Amino acid sequence: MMLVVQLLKGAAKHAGSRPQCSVERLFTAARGISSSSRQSSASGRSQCSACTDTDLPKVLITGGLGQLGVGLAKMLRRRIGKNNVILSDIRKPPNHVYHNGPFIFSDILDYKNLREIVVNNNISWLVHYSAVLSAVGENNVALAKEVNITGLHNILDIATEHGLRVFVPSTIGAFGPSSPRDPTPELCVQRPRTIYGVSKVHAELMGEYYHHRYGLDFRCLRYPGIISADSQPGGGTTDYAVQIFHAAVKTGQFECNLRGDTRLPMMYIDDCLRATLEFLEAPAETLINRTYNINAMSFTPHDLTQEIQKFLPDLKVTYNVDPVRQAIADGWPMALEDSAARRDWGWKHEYDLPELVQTMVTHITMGNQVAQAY
Ligand SMILES: NC(=O)c1ccc[n+]([C@@H]2O[C@H](COP(=O)([O-])OP(=O)(O)OC[C@H]3O[C@@H](n4cnc5c(N)ncnc54)[C@H](O)[C@@H]3O)[C@@H](O)[C@H]2O)c1
Ligand SMILES: C[C@@H](O)[C@H](N)C(=O)O
Repeated sequence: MMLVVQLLKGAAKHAGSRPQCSVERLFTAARGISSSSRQSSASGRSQCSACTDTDLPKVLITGGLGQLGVGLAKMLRRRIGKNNVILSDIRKPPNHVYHNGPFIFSDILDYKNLREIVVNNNISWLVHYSAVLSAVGENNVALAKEVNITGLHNILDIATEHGLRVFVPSTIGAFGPSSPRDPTPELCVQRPRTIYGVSKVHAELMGEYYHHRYGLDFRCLRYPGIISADSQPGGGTTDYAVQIFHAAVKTGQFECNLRGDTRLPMMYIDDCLRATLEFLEAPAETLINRTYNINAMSFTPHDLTQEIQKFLPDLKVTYNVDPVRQAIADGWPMALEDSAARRDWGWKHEYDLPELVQTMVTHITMGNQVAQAY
């Protein structure tokens, strides 16, 4: 109980230390949709006095049941209305997702079905989250090729055919051992050694090619490893940095599959989703590039363990290195150089390691206490 009180006090202090919460910042920083016609309300809901529902984008999120999609849908729905954001995936959604807004089946490998969804729902923005991540991809190269490359071709063709704005995330995994690692610049050698990385470099290049050749409004951010409390990672190399929090709160023991000194770029999910929305709303003329690095913090498993132990001193971490994941991580950036995003569309992260750990431990501890009460 003492821990919870301490955490809540800290979380409140952190919230107070920030000038505005991320949602509030979104409204004041509103780009793309005229700020003069928008007003923010205390509830954080967007209100558009001058525009009707037809002025707002209609968004389709593919691969929406992964680590990031549900959170993005929630944020977008607050901004543009529940029915203007359609989540899709090939899996059955949990009840709370099914009942919280439009959800449909969509397999990105089925071009005809994708076209039907875009046409029938008058889609104007497409957020393409479907992917096979780095570790799973190395175990199933054929699947990763199909989903990450053939699937992407379908998305770019549909978006071009229907004049959509399309967001495709790239990743630190789009770099490899011959890229400069600390920090990794926006433009440098990209020779990744995973099918995931190769497919993401392909996505960056194809999207930029379609932009220059056909005028496609292609937008791409290279995300670091993303850390979230209420959604699970989908089989990547950075997964340990989410799993350690759950283990720390539940059992106090964690077996880490990367070496303790493996430094990687990471970001709290709220920063990642806010970056995505701000970038999607940025007026096209401010975007000098179509692919940007975004950075927040970098840490090793040792650093993360020490920071968590400030709240949960009994946490014990052992190491059982997975050679596949370790080889991947050893070729990835330690930090991304992101000054272009900061300059062109105002990117600014809010969470560094101390705030991340406090927020994650608070969410997971509170979540467990609520679960135990029922
Ligand atoms: N989570 C991270 O740390 C991170 C970091 C960098 C980039 N990214 C990128 O962000 C995007 C979202 O990541 P995530 O962590 O939510 O991924 P995830 O692995 O958790 O989810 C991917 C989703 O894609 C779906 N999918 C698979 N095959 C599909 C198909 N044929 N048709 C439609 N959907 C299909 C899966 O069912 C799954 O729900 C991905 O493109 C990923 O590469 C994520
Ligand atoms: C970094 C990112 O792309 C993903 N979390 C992975 O590890 O594969």
